[in-house]
This record gives sequence, C-alpha cells and structure tokens, in this order.
Amino acid sequence: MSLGFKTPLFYCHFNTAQLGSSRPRSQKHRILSVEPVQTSVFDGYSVPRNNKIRTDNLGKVKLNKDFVLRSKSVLTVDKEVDVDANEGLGRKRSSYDAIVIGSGIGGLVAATQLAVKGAKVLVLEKYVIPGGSSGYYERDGYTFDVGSSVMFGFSDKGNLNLITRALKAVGCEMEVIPDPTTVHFHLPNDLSVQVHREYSDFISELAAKFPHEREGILKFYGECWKIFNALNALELKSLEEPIYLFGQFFQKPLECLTLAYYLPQNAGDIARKYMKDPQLLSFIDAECFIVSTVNALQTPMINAAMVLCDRHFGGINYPVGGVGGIAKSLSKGLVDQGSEILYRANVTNIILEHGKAVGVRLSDGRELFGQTIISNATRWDTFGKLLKGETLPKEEENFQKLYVKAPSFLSIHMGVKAEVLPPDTDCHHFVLEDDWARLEEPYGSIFLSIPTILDSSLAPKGHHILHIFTTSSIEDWEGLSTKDYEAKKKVVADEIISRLEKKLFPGIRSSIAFMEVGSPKTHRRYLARDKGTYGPMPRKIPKGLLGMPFNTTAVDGLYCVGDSCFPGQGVIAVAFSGVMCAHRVAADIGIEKKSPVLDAALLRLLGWLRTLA
Ligand SMILES: NC(=O)c1ccc[n+]([C@@H]2O[C@H](COP(=O)([O-])OP(=O)(O)OC[C@H]3O[C@@H](n4cnc5c(N)ncnc54)[C@H](O)[C@@H]3O)[C@@H](O)[C@H]2O)c1
Ligand SMILES: CC(C)=CCC/C(C)=C/C=C/C(C)=C/C=C/C(C)=C/C=C/C=C(C)/C=C/C=C(C)/C=C/C=C(\C)CCC=C(C)C
Repeated sequence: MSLGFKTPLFYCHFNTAQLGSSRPRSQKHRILSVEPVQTSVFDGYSVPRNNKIRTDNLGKVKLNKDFVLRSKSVLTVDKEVDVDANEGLGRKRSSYDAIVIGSGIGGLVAATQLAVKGAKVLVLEKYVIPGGSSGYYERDGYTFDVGSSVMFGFSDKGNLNLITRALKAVGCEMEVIPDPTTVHFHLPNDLSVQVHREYSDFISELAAKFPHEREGILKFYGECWKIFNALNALELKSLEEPIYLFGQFFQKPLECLTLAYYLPQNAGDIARKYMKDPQLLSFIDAECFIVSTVNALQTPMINAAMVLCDRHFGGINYPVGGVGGIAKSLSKGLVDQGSEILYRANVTNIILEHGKAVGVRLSDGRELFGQTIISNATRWDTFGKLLKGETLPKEEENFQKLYVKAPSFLSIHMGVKAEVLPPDTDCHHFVLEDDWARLEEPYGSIFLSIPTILDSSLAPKGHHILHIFTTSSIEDWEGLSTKDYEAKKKVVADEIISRLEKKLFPGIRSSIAFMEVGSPKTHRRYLARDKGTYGPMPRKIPKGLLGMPFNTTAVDGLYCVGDSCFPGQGVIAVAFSGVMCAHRVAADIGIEKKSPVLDAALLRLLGWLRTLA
C-alpha cells in the first residue's frame, strides 16, 4: 500500500512496504524533514537535517504513524529534497536514530540520554529483563542482585552522581538507603579496616593501624580529593566532542589541566610517593583491586580517585528493592520518552553497507535499521562476533594489545537464617586471609555483600541474603560433563563457604536456607560477555587511562558503550560512558552542536594520544 499526499506547497510519498525492517528497493523518494525541535525522525524515516522544511507553526505540526500530516496546511516548504534510494540507503530506511545492542547500565544510559534529547531509540536486549550485570533475579522469595550491590554515583550531591542524574533525566527517582560502611576489609595479619562513610572516621581508623604513615595516608588520599574535586567541577559530556571539551578547558582551565596531568598516571605510583610500609601499600592494592580487579600500580589514578572519594562525598547508597530497580526505572523512562526496548532480541550481526553500520540482524532473522548503532556488548563481542568476518580495525587491535579480558566470577547467591549474623554486621566485606600474594589469584580474595542488612524486604522474613563472589576463569569450567560441572561448582562453593565460616561467621553452613552457584559459564550465558569477563584489564602497567578507547569506532555509524570504553569497569563508569556516547551520537545525528573541522582535529589528537599508551 502506498500513502501519499500533496499540498500546493510540498509533496511527500512513502511506500509502506519500506517501513520498519523491510528493505527499500531503489527508487526516488521525496523526504521531508522538520526542524529538530519537532522531531529528528520522520516517523520511522530519518531525514537529512541540513535540508529543513520551515513550518509556520512548529508546535502544531504532527506526523502520525501512517505518515499523514494532520496540519498540512500550516507547512511552508523551503526546498524539496530528492533522495535516491541507492545512496545513503541505510539512513533512509532507518527506523531509528539509534539502535542500542544491550540494556546494561551503559546501554540504557546512552539510550535514555539520547531519548531525552529527542532521538528515537530502540534498545535490543537478549535476555528477558534489562540491566545485564546490574540486573536481578528472584527465587523462593529472595531478590538477588546479579552483580555488585555497591553503588557509587547514587547520591543527591555534586556532578558525579551519574546514576541519580540518569534516572532524573527520564523523570525517575529511587529511594535509597545510605550505607554507613562502603566495605569492611579482612586482610592478612589480622588487618581489619572499615571504610566508614565519614572520611575523617576512615582516615582515623587507617592511621591508627599505621600511625607511622599518618602523613603519607593524608597526602595520598588528599591527592585523590584534588582529582575528585576537579572532576566534580566539570559538566560531564563527551571528551570526543571538541566544542564541549574546549569549552570546559576555557571555563575550568585548572580543573581540566589537573585531569590532563593525572590522565596517564596510576594510583600505585602516587601511593609510593607518600607511603613506604609494604602492608599499607598492599592495603592500597586491595582498595584498587575491588574496583579494577588489578593492583594499584595498574589502576588509573583518575578511576581510583573517583571511587575512593565518591564513597565519602556522596556516600554509597543502596536502592530500596535492589539494584535491579535502576535498570527497570531507566527502561520505563526510555519508553515514557517515546523510545522502545525489545527483550529476547538477540543481535547476531551488525549490518554494514559501504563500510557504514546501518542496522542489525537478530537470531530470528529480523533486520532492523538505524542511523547509528551503539553496542553495549563488550568490544571483544562487538568486533569478534557481531562483526565477524570483517577485518579487525587497527584501533581495536591496539585496544586488544593493551587490554585483556579480566577473569569472570564464581558467584554464590545464598539465603541464610538471620540469627547467624552477629549484630552490627557490615553490608559489604572483602576477605583475603593469609597471603597478600593471593590478592589477584583466582579464588584468592572473597567479596561478600549482605544487602538485606540495608533492605530486609529482599529476603523472606528472618533471613538474609549473602552474595559471595570470587574471581575465576572460564578455562577452569570448560570441557566438563554436566555431572562434573555441577560437582565442581559444589566443591568450589563449599571451600569458599568454609573460609567464610572460619573467618567471619561461624555456623553459617548449617544456617543455609537457599543456595545457587553461578560459574563464569553462567556469566557468559546470561550476560552475553565473552568468556563471562568482568571487563577489560591492562595487559601490563598502563599509562593511566590514556589507552582506553572512547565511544566512536573505526566503523562509521558504530559506537561502543560500556565497560570496554573509557573509563572502564563499574556501574558509575559505564554510566559515564553512556553519557559520553549519547552526546557524541547526538552531535553526529544533528541534535547537538558539532564542528566537523574541530571533530577531525580532536579525533586525530586523541588517536595520537592513544599511541602513547
Ligand atoms: N559483576 C559485577 O559484580 C557487577 C555488578 C553490577 C555491575 N557491574 C558493572 O557493570 C559493568 C558492565 O556494564 P555494561 O553496561 O558495560 O554491560 P552489561 O554487561 O552489564 O550489559 C550488557 C547487556 O547487553 C546484552 N547483550 C550483550 N550482547 C547482546 C546481543 N548480541 N544482543 C542483545 N543483547 C546483548 C546483555 O544481555 C546485557 O544485558 C561491569 O563492568 C561492572 O563493573 C558489575
Ligand atoms: C585530552 C583529553 C581527552 C582530556 C583532557 C583532560 C580532561 C578534561 C579529562 C577529563 C576526564 C574525565 C571527565 C574523566 C572522568 C572519569 C570518571 C567519571 C571515572 C569514573 C570511574 C569510576 C570507576 C572506575 C568505578 C568503578 C567501580 C567499580 C568497579 C565498583 C565495583 C564494586 C564492586 C565489585 C564491589 C565490591 C564489593 C564488595 C567489597 C563486596
């Protein structure tokens, strides 16, 4: 069927067979565009923004799903645009301004930020709910967080509360419960350190354990505050967008120079400037390890500063009802903005045309087209699987030279009788019993969160949730029969529980009411992450954040978002990556300011900077 209409002022003709996923044949179209303030998409068809049609009364012009202009008479045409269906094919058949592959926090933040700017976005999620590693699952009356329950960036203060801001952008707000202790460390030589919410309490506790290093401790964490304050002073947008970046340099030169100075530095080197005690330096390693899965010498200083200060500035706050609520709220917000999310939508290919990403193919054969494609899958998955058969771009080769996949996790989700936990038990624990050398080894350190300490509604009455996890590589779990695989999960989980029983909670084993063990294969299966990886980690000592790629890729129209983009792993980190990505994409599709000349210069500069990493 063909819908067409003519007014004395303009002509518009669409063939409905060309809508949605169907591919247009080569033929002439006349495409209308309206001012960006109205819409960037002609109900499913993206239009070149440089060919604007003026309207007398923008507010009244509406295009409905059937491409019928309700207020035809108020339109006046500047010029008609004649577009051949063979050139820029993807763009013309694009149903969306952006298609986002994956609904992790990175993908959802990119999608919602674009949607509030007026873009029409489609998120495709392989699983049945949103969130990826920040998702949830329910069993026997328990609501488990899939991954970490430690939420940075979730306060009502400053500029770095990126989770709060992302939710607010789409009109959502979540009730949170302040966590009085970010983490309780249980370390070799019976070193026990609680990271209190109050900075001065934390410093007093640490300095009491290392009185001879009091000054060094103050200097190291003081340097972290310098960076945090600089970050907190900036408006955070895409570092790949020159108008913004140069604008920030102009408005906040000191802060930007501070950040530029620390960009290539790592936390371990700075710690060593001020501290000598090997045990204290190992403590700093543990501080970094829990957020980067590597020691301090390999942890970018900007990232370390960000987390070591945010936990005291805005504090760690837990969302009532569980971490999964964040992704649920963002997805709802996305739909409220007129964009879409599709579950059980497994993207198997990114479709390229003349080297440009124009669409995606799903495992059920459907094809969907967008003006831009944003992948929230890891860069390894994006370039290794979704673009299989294409030559790996030089930029990605470099990324893979600098970064390897961090191991995955073995996770134990447990329900226990409440009385087994001593009163005043902290919510989050990190356990490394005897040997500092085991910090980064598989199964060496144990992470433990008990979110029901903060929100008892997550478990049946009289019970607590224990989420225990430890690093583990997929290679350990492959090639086993189902029986051996299940047996191995039991043996490894038993061992971890025994260690916790010995170190923290005597009697815990006999209080277990529910238990489920996930291996790296579980992470790979449910999160669609290559080898179930937790994210990228540097192959050797990195130059801080210098080598970390941003959101644009060597493939025109394809962007990456999530933890294999600057600044790396972490919910708040991927939220920032989402904000940056949305800004860059918005500039490229014409809903934010852009300067092609400056763009080219900045991209060259950033490319050159990365070669120094
Ligand atoms: N493991 C943890 O302890 C934990 C917990 C919470 C958050 N985090 C942080 O979250 C970060 C990851 O966040 P993120 O936003 O980068 O991504 P993510 O891995 O959390 O989410 C990616 C999403 O994309 C989907 N996906 C992947 N490939 C797909 C495909 N081909 N088709 C359709 N959907 C596909 C996955 O199903 C998943 O929902 C990690 O670095 C970590 O720091 C970790
Ligand atoms: C030239 C250029 C480019 C530039 C110039 C200069 C400048 C301006 C710069 C700027 C920069 C920026 C802005 C940056 C930013 C950054 C950021 C934001 C960052 C962030 C980060 C974050 C992170 C890393 C985070 C992380 C976290 C995590 C990982 C977490 C985790 C957790 C867990 C696991 C938990 C634990 C548990 C237990 C213990 C139980």
